[in-house]
Amino acid sequence: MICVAGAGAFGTALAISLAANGPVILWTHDADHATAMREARENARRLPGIALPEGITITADFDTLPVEIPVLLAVPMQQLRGMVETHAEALRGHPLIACCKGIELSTGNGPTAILSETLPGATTAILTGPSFAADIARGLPTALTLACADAAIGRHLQQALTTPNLRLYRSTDTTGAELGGALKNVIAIGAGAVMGAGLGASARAALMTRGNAEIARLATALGAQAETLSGLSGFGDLVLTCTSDASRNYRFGHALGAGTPFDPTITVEGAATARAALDRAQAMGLDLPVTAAVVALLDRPDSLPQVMETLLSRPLKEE
Ligand SMILES: NC(=O)C1=CN([C@@H]2O[C@H](COP(=O)(O)OP(=O)(O)OC[C@H]3O[C@@H](n4cnc5c(N)ncnc54)[C@H](O)[C@@H]3O)[C@@H](O)[C@H]2O)C=CC1
Ligand SMILES: O=C(CO)COP(=O)(O)O
Repeated sequence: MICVAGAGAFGTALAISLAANGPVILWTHDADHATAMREARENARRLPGIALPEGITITADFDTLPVEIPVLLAVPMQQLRGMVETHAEALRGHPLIACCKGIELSTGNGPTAILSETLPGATTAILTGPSFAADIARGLPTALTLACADAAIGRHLQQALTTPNLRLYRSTDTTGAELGGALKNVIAIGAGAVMGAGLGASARAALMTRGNAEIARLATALGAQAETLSGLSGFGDLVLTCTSDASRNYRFGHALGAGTPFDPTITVEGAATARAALDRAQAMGLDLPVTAAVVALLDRPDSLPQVMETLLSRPLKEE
């Protein structure tokens, strides 16, 4: 049995896929949402039209979790710490697999560090990589990275969480897996802005490539392994997110570039993470021009021409 905590798009999609392996508990903090999903056998808020298999038990009560079952935490990054603190007693003793992509704005930390800080001694892992919730929920093939510092536990989780349409590759580099997934969202906002402003696919390819170099610069300085960044959780997710308008980060960037409105209730992880990444880079004396451009655009959405001018007038250098 597996528990998925967080009934947004991603948590619900994971629960649907995992139900092919056995019973799944899908937890939401919203009792009304639990009732609505139980009655309709559908998450109409996030994945309308996709049936929740019978093997999924929907609950808003965390206190009845069977002992030691793995818990996947699928909530937005900036909410992770509060959620785990609120439910610390219920979560204690369970292997915790973070499924969020981002850097915490208030601390500059990633998901597994937050889990270890809030529940010292907990077994922690991260599940990340290129996959849209709607694709997973519809049974389309996807491949993700499961990173766990403890190789033996990682092997066990890889077996337990691989499903017929979710193929997991294993890693012990949690830092690399987390930072690849977090930072690609920042670059995707930039890629969306370039396309929204009509600057063309060549400019987007340049931004993605320089963004990739920038991800490597910050992530390796923070301890990531280069090969992780070229894998599913890094390069793979960068490509997916920067090139598909199924991505919320890309669509948000597109709206910034085009000067069109964007629903502020939609989860866009790259916005807070851009600021958090820039803070960490500046503290280490690292240059992140694409991330700085995204932050400038977030602060002043009408500043795209100046932001592009700043990027293009940087001193010429070796690639
Ligand atoms: N949607 C996707 O295609 C993918 C999303 N992710 C990651 O999954 C994470 C969650 O994203 P989505 O599910 O897409 O977002 P979402 O906006 O669809 O859902 C977020 C869910 O978290 C719940 N939530 C918010 N604060 C909470 C709290 N304090 N306690 C408990 N629940 C809380 C909300 O009620 C909502 O159901 C993000 O970090 C995202 O980057 C990763 C891969 C794919
Ligand atoms: O992480 C994702 C794809 O791997 C989902 O991207 P968005 O959060 O931009 O929708």
